[in-house]
Amino acid sequence: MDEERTEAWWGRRAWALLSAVRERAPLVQCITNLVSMDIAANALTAAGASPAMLHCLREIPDFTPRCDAVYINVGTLSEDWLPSMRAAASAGRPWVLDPVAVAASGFRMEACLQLLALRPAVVRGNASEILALASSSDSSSSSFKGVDSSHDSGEALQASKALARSSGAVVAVSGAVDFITDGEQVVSASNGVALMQKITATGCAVTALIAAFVGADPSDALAATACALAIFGLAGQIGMESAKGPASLRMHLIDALYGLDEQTVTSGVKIALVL
Ligand SMILES: Nc1ncnc2c1ncn2[C@@H]1O[C@H](COP(=O)(O)OP(=O)(O)OP(=O)(O)O)[C@@H](O)[C@H]1O
Ligand SMILES: Cc1ncsc1CCO
Ligand SMILES: [Mg+2]
Repeated sequence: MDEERTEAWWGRRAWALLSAVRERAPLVQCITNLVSMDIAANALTAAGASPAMLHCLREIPDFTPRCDAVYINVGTLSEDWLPSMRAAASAGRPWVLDPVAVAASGFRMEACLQLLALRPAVVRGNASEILALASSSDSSSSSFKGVDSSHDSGEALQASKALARSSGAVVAVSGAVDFITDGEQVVSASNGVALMQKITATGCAVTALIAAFVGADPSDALAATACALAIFGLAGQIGMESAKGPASLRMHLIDALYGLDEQTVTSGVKIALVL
């Protein structure tokens, strides 16, 4: 019978996964948007992973098979980059998709649906993105507002379960409470502070961190995803103690991620099973 997954169990699991990232320094290839490259690479490095922002199609056959995980983010999608994204997703490594602003255009929706067919281990988006992807809606969606969410994460809970079932991926929807599901189980991660939404590409950075956690332990993508989201949120909470606004929160969050210790993680991570 399964061990009971209490909040204390999740705290220990999160510390074990962060420790694995620090020890193994998983190599994470990131084909991510131009806005997020810096914060994603810095978040990965602070957590102990090894980021590589390579997106040239000709390098993928040599490089991608040697990676522990791949992170693909369509935030600044272009026709030039899409073949690289498809090739990297097909290289046989566990990979994670961030469908930024998926409803922005038919081209972007089609690209995300093609990528989804290449079996990501995890899809992480905000509520509006997960709702749009689950219903494969297009740019005529009335509530669409670009890269930011106009929905609460709870509104996308059923959509995330449906998307997980149809795609076979673990689906995470971020927000005040993050929900993570494999289509059957749902867990919530309640760390984080609202000001994280005022730093551009924090969502992109946490998806990169999810890829690092999956790369460190590919055996349980649901646990890796929940723990990465909770740890990133916890770093935000600690960073908030010294921050004066979004710019200094960005700096203090990265410092906090770098400095997390066992006691802080095991007592600070707020993950629970949603019944
Ligand atoms: N109201 C909130 N309270 C606490 N944490 C939050 C809140 N909103 C977002 N977060 C946290 O901020 C991080 C980014 O989530 P968000 O949903 O803003 O991503 P996003 O919209 O994809 O961001 P971006 O597109 O700018 O990268 C996550 O770790 C999430 O848990
Ligand atoms: C602002 C922005 N535009 C495209 S990607 C991105 C980063 C946040 O998703
Ligand atoms: Mg996003």
